[in-house]
Amino acid sequence: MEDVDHLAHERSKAQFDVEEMKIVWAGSRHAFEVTDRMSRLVASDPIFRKDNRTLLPRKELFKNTLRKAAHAWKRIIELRLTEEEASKLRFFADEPNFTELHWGMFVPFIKGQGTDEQQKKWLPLAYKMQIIGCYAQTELGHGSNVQGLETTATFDPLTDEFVIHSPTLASSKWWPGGLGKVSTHAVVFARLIITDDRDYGVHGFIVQLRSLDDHLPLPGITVGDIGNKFGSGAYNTMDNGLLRFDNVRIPRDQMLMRISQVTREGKYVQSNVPRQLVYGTMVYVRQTIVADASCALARAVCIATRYSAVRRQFGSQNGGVETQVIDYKTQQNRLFPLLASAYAFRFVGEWLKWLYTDVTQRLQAKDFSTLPEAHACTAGLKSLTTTVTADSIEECRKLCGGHGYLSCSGLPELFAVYIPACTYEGDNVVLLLQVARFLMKTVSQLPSGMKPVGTTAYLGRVEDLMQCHSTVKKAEDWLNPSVVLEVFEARATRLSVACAQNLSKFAKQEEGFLELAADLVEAAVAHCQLIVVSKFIEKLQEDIPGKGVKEQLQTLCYVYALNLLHKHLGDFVATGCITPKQASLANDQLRSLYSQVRPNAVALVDSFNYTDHYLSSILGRYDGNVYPKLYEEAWKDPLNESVVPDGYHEYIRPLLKQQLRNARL
Ligand SMILES: CCCCCCCCCC/C=C\CCCCC/C=C/C(=O)SCCNC(=O)CCNC(=O)[C@H](O)C(C)(C)COP(=O)(O)OP(=O)(O)OC[C@H]1O[C@@H](n2cnc3c(N)ncnc32)[C@H](O)[C@@H]1OP(=O)(O)O
Ligand SMILES: Cc1cc2nc3c(=O)[nH]c(=O)nc-3n(C[C@H](O)[C@H](O)[C@H](O)COP(=O)(O)OP(=O)(O)OC[C@H]3O[C@@H](n4cnc5c(N)ncnc54)[C@H](O)[C@@H]3O)c2cc1C
Repeated sequence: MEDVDHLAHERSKAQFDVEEMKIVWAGSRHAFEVTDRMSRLVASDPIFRKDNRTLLPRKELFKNTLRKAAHAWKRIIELRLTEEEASKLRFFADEPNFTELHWGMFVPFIKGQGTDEQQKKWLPLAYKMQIIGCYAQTELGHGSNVQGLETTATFDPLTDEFVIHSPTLASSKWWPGGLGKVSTHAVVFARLIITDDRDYGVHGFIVQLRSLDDHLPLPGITVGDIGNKFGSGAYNTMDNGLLRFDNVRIPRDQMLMRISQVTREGKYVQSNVPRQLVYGTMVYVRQTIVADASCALARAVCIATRYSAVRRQFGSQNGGVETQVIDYKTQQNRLFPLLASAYAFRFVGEWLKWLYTDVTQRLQAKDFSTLPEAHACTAGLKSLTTTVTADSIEECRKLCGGHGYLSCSGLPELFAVYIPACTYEGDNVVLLLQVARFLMKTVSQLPSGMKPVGTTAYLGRVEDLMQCHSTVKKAEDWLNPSVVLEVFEARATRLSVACAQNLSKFAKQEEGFLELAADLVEAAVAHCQLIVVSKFIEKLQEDIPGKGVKEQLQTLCYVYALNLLHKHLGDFVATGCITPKQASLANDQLRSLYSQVRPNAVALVDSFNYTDHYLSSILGRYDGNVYPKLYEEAWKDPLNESVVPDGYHEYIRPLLKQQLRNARL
């Protein structure tokens, strides 16, 4: 097969230093070097092959995933990889499996909620993978409403133990990843009941599920997989599980006791910390999901951009070549805002990581003041970025026309793997309602002179923002960060204030929350979009080296903001932040920005530095050699192993003969 770069011409048009942009995308030169090394390590190892995933029956698929996870662990030990390198290796192995829950939830939960003693006991076992853990919170009948969980942990003072029990079918644990077939231990969320029969609400407990000798469930434990999920391959590599307890006894010291304790005498002691810290692992994971959203979106956009540059339709003159579909304004209008969103989510993810680290340090110093904001930001941005990413993967599939529907485009499996992100770690609507509560609380405190800080600081300028009108007079006026910020702040303020005013008409606030939920969600979305826009603008204040790099990011930042403005025109115009004329100028400016993105589009997706292995897409191949490889791939399908298919003699031949006989009659 010829070895040419079909996209070389596209790459030669780039007006910026791609190698420097790769470093901006990775976050630092060090991060770039680690990701680059780990992605190549995985790509060159045949055990991490994944092109056959959608064709394997579940049992084979699952066994193969176990093999890969074991191999990944072997390589991590052999190469003495650091924690950072190991996590990148797992990321590029690119197959959801139990290790994500072990490292991503079980270990962080013990770190966050365990006492020093408990950490000393459990963490070394978990670090060496001598035990494998999962996070068992959700139940068959209860997911979003954590306070509604039914599993009980009743203290027995006679034996100094907790008795873990599933009182109803609805209380069966349902969904935890890694639980179905692998985990030996789980962090189990259960209602704490002490001798006085008082219910102290949900707490976390470490429970051993399976024998460390023969992997059989321990007495009183019923455990299994919940069954096949959406799509082929995809998330079916994960053993999401079900779990029931029949009066299972665990020692008292297996309740995670950093936040609250039960003494030997059965006394409940609450440390001087907010009870919401028991939800801390969810805050941590939501923050990582935002960073993951930019990766998944970038992956889909990389495939759609490269393919749009390869694909040609219409426009041939005098027998010449047809037009590259990326040159159609409609294609640009659908694709370039997604490219801009990938960068926007990357930077907001970076900032959220900083916010999370900051709040963690404050918590250690017993400063809980920024916890509500950290909760609102992680919940809101998790919701916003995963919703957009899930929708955008599907849009990228459509941008690739018919070929996008082929498994080998990589997009169907990416979609199937990604969409549950809108549900797990908090349903996206439920999370936006949390943001709305936070906003309503902030607005209600304004009259008392309380100065909002952090991401709600803009609400402190409520009087100005309720009245301001954009000064834009010509299209280029939109290319000004303060002009853009002001309209996003004004829109978010006006939507929040309108909700607060409507809420005040209800005698009972909770009734108002139920009735106005749809408006509240819109106000929360406006607030979250403002955060993303403002963090992109803040990123551009940094010193960013490399020829043309900052200019490209500036263009993408305006594409991101002006496209949002266009999509939510109703909000911006109805709240009087901008006039219809200014909206139309924003649209003119957006079109002209697309022309600036166009020559750089392929280089901008090259900057993600994804290997062909990670992309697993024929349409997104680095060399753009799409048609020969699609043709080759078709012949690899098991259906093409024989010229005449199995079933011909039973079903096709008799049918044809019957039709022939009927015709003769
Ligand atoms: C092609 C192949 C590609 C392969 C790719 C492979 C890679 C794939 C990508 C994989 C990436 C990641 C892997 C992820 C694995 C997924 C694992 C999933 C795990 C889970 O889902 S675990 C279960 C998660 N469950 C939830 O999130 C439940 C959601 N519900 C809640 O959080 C709460 O119930 C609630 C917040 C909705 C309500 O809380 P509640 O206490 O009942 O009520 P309120 O009265 O509303 O709140 C009281 C006050 O508490 C504040 N609060 C609430 N939550 C928090 C918090 N977390 N932190 C701080 N404060 C909080 C709330 O604001 C209230 O405050 P106030 O009193 O108003 O001041
Ligand atoms: C792939 C996958 C992996 C998972 N992994 C884990 C895991 O490892 N551990 C674990 O414990 N759990 C896990 N979960 C469970 C997950 O956390 C829950 O599914 C999630 O929290 C949503 O809860 P739910 O399923 O109860 O949805 P529900 O709350 O029943 O939502 C159903 C519908 O009701 C709406 N709704 C619910 N409440 C409200 C409200 N107050 N106001 C307005 N609308 C509302 C929602 O928006 C949604 O449209 C996983 C789930 C999936 C899909």
